[in-house]
Amino acid sequence: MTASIDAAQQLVADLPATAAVWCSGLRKRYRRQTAVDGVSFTVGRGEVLGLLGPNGAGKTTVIKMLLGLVRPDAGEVLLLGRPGADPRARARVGYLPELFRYQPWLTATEVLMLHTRLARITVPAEEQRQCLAMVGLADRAGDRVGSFSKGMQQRVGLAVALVARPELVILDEPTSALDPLGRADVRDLLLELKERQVAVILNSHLIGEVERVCDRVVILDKGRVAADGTLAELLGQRELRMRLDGVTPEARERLAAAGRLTNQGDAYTVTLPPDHDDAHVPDLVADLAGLGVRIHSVEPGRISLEERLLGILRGDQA
Ligand SMILES: Nc1ncnc2c1ncn2[C@@H]1O[C@H](COP(=O)(O)OP(=O)(O)OP(=O)(O)O)[C@@H](O)[C@H]1O
Repeated sequence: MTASIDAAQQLVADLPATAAVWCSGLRKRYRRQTAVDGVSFTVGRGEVLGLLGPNGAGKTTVIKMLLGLVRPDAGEVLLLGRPGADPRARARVGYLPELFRYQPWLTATEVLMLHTRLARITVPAEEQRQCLAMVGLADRAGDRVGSFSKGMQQRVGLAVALVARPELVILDEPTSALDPLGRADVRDLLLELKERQVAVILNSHLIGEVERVCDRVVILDKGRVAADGTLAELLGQRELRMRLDGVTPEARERLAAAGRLTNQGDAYTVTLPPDHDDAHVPDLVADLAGLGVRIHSVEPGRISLEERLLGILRGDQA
C-alpha cells in the first residue's frame, strides 16, 4: 500500500510543471462585434508575457476571460494548473484592472486588508506595509485613497495585485497613469517578480517597456493572435546599417541582393534574411568597395519590437 502511494507521489512529482496560464480557442462576440476570435497561448511559470496590439484588438477581453470576469462563447482556461473558475486558482492570481477604482473612504492599508480577506489569505501587517513601500506609498499608507492622485491610486492597485503572494500577476496597462519615475519603478518591480518566479501578463502600449521586461510577446490583431514568440524569435531579423556615397545602380543591385533595402540620403539599411550568414558581410563590403562605393560606416543592428509590431500589423512578411 505504502509502496503504491510512494509510486503515485513520484508520478505526480515527475509530471512537468503546469503552466501559469493555458488558454485555448477563446472566443467572444458582443452583438455583431467579434472581440476575440480563437485565441490560444501559454504562459510558463515565472515567465513575463507582453500582450500587445492596437486599440480594440481584444487584449482586455482576453484578460477578462482568463480571470472569469467575462464569459467566453467558446474556449478553455487553466490557471496554475486548475480550471480558471476554481477559487483555489483565483486566490493565487493578482490583477490590476485597466480601469481601477478603490473605495475612496478606506486608507491604503485598509484597502490591502480588505483584499487579503477577500482572497482568504493571512498576510502579516509588516508584509502589507512592505507591499505599499514597494509601490512607493510607504508615507501615504494611513491616508484615504479618495485623497490620492490618479497615479497614486494606480500604485494602490499594484499593491492590491501583489499583496496576496500571487503566483501569477495580470496587469492591464499598469503604467497608464504613472509619471516616468513611476514607470521605471514598475519596470524594477516586474524584474523583481521575474526573479521570484512569479508569472506576469503585461498589457501595455508602451512597447519599450515590454521589450525591456518581457520574455515572450503575444500580438493580438482584430481578435486573433497575429504573432506569438520569444523576443529572440520575433526580433531575430537583423539589419546592416550603412552610410555610403557614390552608390551606382550596380551597387544598389548588390545591396538589394543581400536583403530588403531601404535608404534615405546616404543612410542605407539592409534587412537581412533569417538564414543570413555573418560571414557574407565582408564579401558585401568588398563588393561595394570594388564597385567604387565610399563606405563611411557599417553597423550591425536588430529591428526594435516597435518596428516588428508595426510590420506585423501592416502585414509585412517576416
Ligand atoms: N462590454 C462590451 N460590450 C460591447 N463591446 C465590447 C465590450 N467590451 C469590449 N467590446 C469590444 O470588443 C473589442 C475588443 O475590446 P478590448 O477592450 O478587448 O480591446 P483592447 O485590445 O483591450 O483595446 P485597448 O487597447 O483600446 O484597451 C472592441 O471592438 C470593443 O468595442
